[in-house]
Amino acid sequence: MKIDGAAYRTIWPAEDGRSVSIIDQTRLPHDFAVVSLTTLDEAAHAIRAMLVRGAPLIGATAAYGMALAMRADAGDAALERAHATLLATRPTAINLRWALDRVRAKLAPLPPAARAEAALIEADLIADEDVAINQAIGEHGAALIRAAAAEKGPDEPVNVLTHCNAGWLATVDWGTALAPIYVAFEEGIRLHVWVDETRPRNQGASLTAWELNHHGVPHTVVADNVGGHLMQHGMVDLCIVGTDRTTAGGDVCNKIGTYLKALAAHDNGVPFYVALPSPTIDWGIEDGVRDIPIEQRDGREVSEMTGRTADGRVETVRITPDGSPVANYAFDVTPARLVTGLITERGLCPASRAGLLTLFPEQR
Ligand SMILES: CSC[C@@H](O)[C@@H](O)C(=O)COP(=O)(O)O
Repeated sequence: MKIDGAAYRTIWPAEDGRSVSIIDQTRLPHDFAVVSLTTLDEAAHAIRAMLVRGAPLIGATAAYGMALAMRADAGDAALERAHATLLATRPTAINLRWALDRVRAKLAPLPPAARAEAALIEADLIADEDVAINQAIGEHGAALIRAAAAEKGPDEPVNVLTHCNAGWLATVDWGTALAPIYVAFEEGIRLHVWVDETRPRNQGASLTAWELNHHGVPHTVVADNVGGHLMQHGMVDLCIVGTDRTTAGGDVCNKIGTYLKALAAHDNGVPFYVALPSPTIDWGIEDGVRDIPIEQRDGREVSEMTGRTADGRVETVRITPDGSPVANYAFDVTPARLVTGLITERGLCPASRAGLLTLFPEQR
């Protein structure tokens, strides 16, 4: 992704491996700030406080966090402590555990003196693989947009609705749900994206809109509850969202509100697709509603809002009455029966165990 002409990934290590740079996503869209992480605790904080977020980027950051930890202490106890500290940062995205387990498995058999370098190599591999996976998701998913465009008049755009941010900022590069949009846009297909604001943290309004703006993709930000109305009036051709954890049975956990969009899509005959890299599949569970842990975050994310004032200051204001309790469920689960199809790096498949196994037969 290019920002003002310069190519960026969302995370990159310094050449000497002593630090890792990230874009502080809590400051977007008002401020583009690069932050340097040098310790395990800084990496854990970046994930917990959502300076970085999005399932694939959480995984990549955790892998680099292991590498930073090994520079300070590469003993067996430190290896376990780094794994546990990073794993405790956010509970829902399975990419976090996947990346941590992968790095730990690589390091455990090595002598401590070799671990820091090996961890950095593994983190770089995870980051590079994420970019390749997302590019492939983009190619496979673009076929859906191409097919929708073929049904349209020459000047009619394909209208895609997306929720939260499953774009470049949620991954190392490209995005998952937004990758097909970028590929189709580069091909010259006319399209327009409905961007759900995605309360309470507004990843749609703040991050997806910022990304699409920088890329020149036509889009409109709508309040979270508008999608059903748009679908009733034929204004959405397809929905594409991301996911933090998809079960072996095809249930999909994603940002809170995704389930309601899937219900509205089902009721209105609008195709509802989920884009996912294979590290987001939790092969160990089948029933997402029962078994996926749903993160509950600080209530102030609901009772307060942050934005830029007319004179350019970024301020936080309270929007609920003093004393009103709030609840902040960060994710929900969309049952497989509401999902038209999954878009993976190996192609499209039905949201079911049988469907996933056609693409990933090694999981049988
Ligand atoms: C490719 S990212 C997929 C998901 O991680 C994304 O849709 C999402 O819900 C992100 O949630 P967040 O709480 O911002 O980390």
